[in-house]
Amino acid sequence: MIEKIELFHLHMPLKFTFKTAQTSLNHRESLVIKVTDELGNTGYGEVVAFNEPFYTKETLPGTKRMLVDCFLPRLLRKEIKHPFEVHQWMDLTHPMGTAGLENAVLDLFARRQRQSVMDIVFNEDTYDEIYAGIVLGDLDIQSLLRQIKEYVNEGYIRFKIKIKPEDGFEKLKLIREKYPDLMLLADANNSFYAEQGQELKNIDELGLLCIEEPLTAGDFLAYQKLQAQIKTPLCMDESIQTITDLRTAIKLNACQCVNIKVGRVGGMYYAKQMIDLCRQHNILYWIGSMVESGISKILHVHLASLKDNYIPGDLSPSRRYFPKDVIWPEITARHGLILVPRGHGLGVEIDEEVLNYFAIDYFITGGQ
Ligand SMILES: O=C(O)CCC(=O)C1=CC=C[C@@H](O)[C@@H]1C(=O)O
Ligand SMILES: [Mg+2]
Repeated sequence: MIEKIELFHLHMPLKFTFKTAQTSLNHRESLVIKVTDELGNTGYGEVVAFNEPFYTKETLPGTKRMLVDCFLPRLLRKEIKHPFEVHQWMDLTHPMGTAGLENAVLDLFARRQRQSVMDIVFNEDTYDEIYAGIVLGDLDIQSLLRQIKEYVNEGYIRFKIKIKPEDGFEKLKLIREKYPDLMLLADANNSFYAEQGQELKNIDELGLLCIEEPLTAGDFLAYQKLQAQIKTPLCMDESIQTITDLRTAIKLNACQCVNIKVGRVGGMYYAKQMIDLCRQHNILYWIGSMVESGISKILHVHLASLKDNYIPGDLSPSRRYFPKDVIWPEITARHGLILVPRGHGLGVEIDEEVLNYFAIDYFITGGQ
């Protein structure tokens, strides 16, 4: 029985400005949900919506309202037999809100069962460690080359570069000339128009692992046309928010791979369904991330330990992003590898001192 639900509104300074074709971030706000049962067991989940709707239409203020007014009261004093029951009470109007709540209940449930979240959701063989992947924002070429050199020296093997139509090809070409064998991909965050196909055909010659979201999100016919003309796999991120989106993309051959993010798709329940669908249709899948705290990121580390993942995910150490993380141990990498935690629930502990330190607002329901 869920006896108490708390919500922490976090404001975490970023160690660098994260610039994409759509926005520029220098801090990260998110909502951490903590659920407590009648025995005092706890579970945590993170709502990773952004303040502004530059990525998907969901926003943090809107989702916070929805959680406080609607979703959290619905969950209080519910007897939970399985964490995925939460999807019966919550629709997907606010997928990142649903995901945060589901993730908290899943963590609680797994801890009660003395199992890992992955045992509950997948129950299959996974890797003990995964390759990290570095995401670099839309920086000038000198900064990109300098950072790639530093990270390559530290043992990182996979790089995703944020691009825009004006200079994306030139930057990628220079990187490719210096690093012919690097695992390289590009994310355009919907910044190309279909008429800029020639630019994308030029990028097609650079041997990238995939091109993520070049065109308008959800324009499946435009993706279908482009995918038929290039050999590099097109990867969908923003375009796929529901299972129906994924089914449509598969039916139309609109992409060859999918970036799975727990928040965007509405939780682990839907992430699993999408991965199953990808497996059935030979669509490549890999694991993204959301410049988020360790609470959500560690779930992505778990997903990236699935053995048929296409490429290393957007997963790198906590300290690359934040002065400190709310999980313990933090996410770290050695020689470009991240250890997958094997404990119960998320497999990591939550440092409440750090949580309170970054909290700018707090809400509680139940617990009396
Ligand atoms: O967490 C990371 O380093 C990956 C971040 C990343 O690429 C993204 C985070 C948030 C919003 C998006 O622009 C985005 C993406 O499109 O994949
Ligand atoms: Mg993306």
